[in-house]
Amino acid sequence: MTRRVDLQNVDIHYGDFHAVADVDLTMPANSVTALIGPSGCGKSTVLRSINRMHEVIPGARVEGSIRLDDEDIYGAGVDPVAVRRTIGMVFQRPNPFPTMSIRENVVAGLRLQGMRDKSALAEITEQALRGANLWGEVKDRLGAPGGGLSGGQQQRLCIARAIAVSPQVLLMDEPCSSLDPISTLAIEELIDELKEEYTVVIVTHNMQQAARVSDRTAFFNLAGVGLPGRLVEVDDTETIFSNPAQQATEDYISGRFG
Ligand SMILES: Nc1ncnc2c1ncn2[C@@H]1O[C@H](COP(=O)(O)OP(=O)(O)OP(=O)(O)O)[C@@H](O)[C@H]1O
Repeated sequence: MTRRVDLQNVDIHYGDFHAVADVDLTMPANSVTALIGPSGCGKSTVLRSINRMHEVIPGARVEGSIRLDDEDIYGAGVDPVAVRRTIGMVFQRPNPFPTMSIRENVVAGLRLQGMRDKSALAEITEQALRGANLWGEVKDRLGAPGGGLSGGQQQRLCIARAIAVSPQVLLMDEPCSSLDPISTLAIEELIDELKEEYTVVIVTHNMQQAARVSDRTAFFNLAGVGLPGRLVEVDDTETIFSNPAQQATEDYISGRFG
């Protein structure tokens, strides 16, 4: 099941610093939404707020409402660990557990949840690796360490690990920034397939990548140093790249700043 993600009046602070102001943004189910904008405008901050990852940063706090369909993920009694299971995340640098086997990397989350059934774990391992387009490359060496894979394979392993726990939303923070062009292409093709099953939100600095992989694009900007980042506009990716409503968006996508 995929879910729509809705941010309303979202403000995010790190201690006294107001990092992001007043974001209203809907990310439809079964689609890819790209978050773009210059460095420091708050893209990663917004992304992390969607699965409460910012809560591991002391002093970080979110105001406003973030909903998965109609469920308030910040509601009283909602367990942040359960939120992160439903809303998975893939980071900038591939971060498999390096000495753990490929197989154990994929099922690490399920093991934490207490799953012990060997045949179920084997089945999920295969499904997740197939889902991440990695199965063919690793099926004969599932017992080898995850750290022995190439960077692009490691990132797909991390995607397999993220989808093994059956999330509904996948957050990706510049997932290709440390990868070569061929691995990048493999991940981009994968993102296109992933949206059939998940709602995908991706932060990227690469305009061509945003144009290639996303259905919707949200442009964030900073009005000045020390001021909070704000959402300037969000629309279909084609519109943002061909006919944006705001001059700042046009300047950014055409490379005039940022
Ligand atoms: N852990 C933190 N503690 C304090 N301030 C932070 C923290 N993380 C981010 N910030 C600040 O919040 C603002 C937004 O940062 P964020 O990383 O979300 O921007 P970004 O748009 O993702 O940038 P980049 O494109 O460079 O990754 C910046 O001013 C940054 O310095």
